[in-house]
Amino acid sequence: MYSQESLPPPKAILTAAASLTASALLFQTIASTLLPSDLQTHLSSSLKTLFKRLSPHLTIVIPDSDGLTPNHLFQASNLFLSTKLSPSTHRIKATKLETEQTFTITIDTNQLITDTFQTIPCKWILQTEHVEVNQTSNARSEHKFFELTFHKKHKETIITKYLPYILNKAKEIKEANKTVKLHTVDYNGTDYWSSVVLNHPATFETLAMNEKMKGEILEDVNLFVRRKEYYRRVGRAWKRGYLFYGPPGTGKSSLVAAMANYLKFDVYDLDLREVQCNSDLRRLLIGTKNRSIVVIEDIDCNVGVQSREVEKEGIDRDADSEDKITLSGILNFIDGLWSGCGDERIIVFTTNHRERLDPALLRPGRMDVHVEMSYCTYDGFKVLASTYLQVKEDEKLRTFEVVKEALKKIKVTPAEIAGELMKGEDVEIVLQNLIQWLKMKAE
Ligand SMILES: Nc1ncnc2c1ncn2[C@@H]1O[C@H](COP(=O)(O)OP(=O)(O)OP(=O)(O)O)[C@@H](O)[C@H]1O
Ligand SMILES: [Mg+2]
Repeated sequence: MYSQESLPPPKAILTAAASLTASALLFQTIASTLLPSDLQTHLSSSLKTLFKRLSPHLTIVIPDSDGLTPNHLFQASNLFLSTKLSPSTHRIKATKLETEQTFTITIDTNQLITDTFQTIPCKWILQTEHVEVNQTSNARSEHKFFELTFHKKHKETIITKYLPYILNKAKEIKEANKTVKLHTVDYNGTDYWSSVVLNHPATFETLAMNEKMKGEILEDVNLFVRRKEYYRRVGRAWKRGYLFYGPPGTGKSSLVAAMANYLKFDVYDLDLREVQCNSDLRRLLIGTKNRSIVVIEDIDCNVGVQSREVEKEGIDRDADSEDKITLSGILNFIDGLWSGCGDERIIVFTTNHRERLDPALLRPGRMDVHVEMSYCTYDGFKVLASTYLQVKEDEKLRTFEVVKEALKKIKVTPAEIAGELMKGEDVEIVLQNLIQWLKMKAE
């Protein structure tokens, strides 16, 4: 170590450096003229090895695949590094799939990215390597890999903490960018399903329903998604069943959409009228992905779904009824088969007539949560008025009072109120018309 005083004067350093550079150049010139090229290559590679041995750094290579299967860590790193771009980044790459709504920005090859993990400086660089795969056709394929370089002494931390941290971050980023899809039964599609982007605008904020119940549902889904370990420990499938019941137009389907938008879970709309037999049902349910909501709407009116009592009595049992879709078939599937092959699954049944359902379905444990969607209450009206007219209670206190009184006396659905609120743009006129309409309903 030099102390400040003992440092040689700057001019001396410059002179020394200049003469060193000159000697190196001279050595290089002599070497390239006097030594045969083989020996030169050998020397230079030996020098590289020597430097590598002396270097305090360690580099982890993260290839894009292990030959056949894509390397999950590579994809995660790619996603993770896209959040680490800085003003010093010069090249980035933009891609977009036709089915996605947003661009994906990632780093380009040879672009150095720096990151700091728990004060450890880390350098990332994406490299490409051309490999000849077929010598006769001269076809070339390209391998990509990341090089992650850091000080050797942090090897443990990087491997046991940093890499898992990257995997986690990437998962979060993926979730945040995910477009929620709606899958419908399509026997020609892959997995029997075809999908479109779910464009349902419903959210928990815009949902007109009992506020306390809304809070409980939110709490329930949050607890459910947090409890992976818990479900594993108690040996239960990580799934949750909801039954939404209530008259038409009270928001059952909207609640499903709100849940999907909130959790970023895809929705599989399982229309039982499209399902001929239990083996179709099985195949359809196996075709659904993790982190999804399977919805069976109007469970009471779906053809073929009949109470167990009818089955037991043997009514309607013809030769091929063995393979007909039955409520028990669905229940068995949910209980058994699904348990083995799914994580984070939500199943929702909706019905207008809870009383018509098979008691076996209502038994505790089958459907974990029962939610009654009811006619529009005053609280519900306030939500709708805020969504559709952007008007709050204190701005139109008197008019709101009249609506409040009217809603105590008559049963109207949120869908009907929403319909009335959409009929014009002038808030005052719309509200007056609504009051007229409510009066007319009361008569
Ligand atoms: N609770 C609600 N909050 C906000 N909007 C609602 C609510 N209920 C109904 N709506 C509005 O009415 C439309 C129809 O409601 P939705 O399809 O959710 O009713 P549903 O209960 O599923 O009816 P059905 O029993 O006929 O399937 C929704 O698109 C939404 O605009
Ligand atoms: Mg519905």
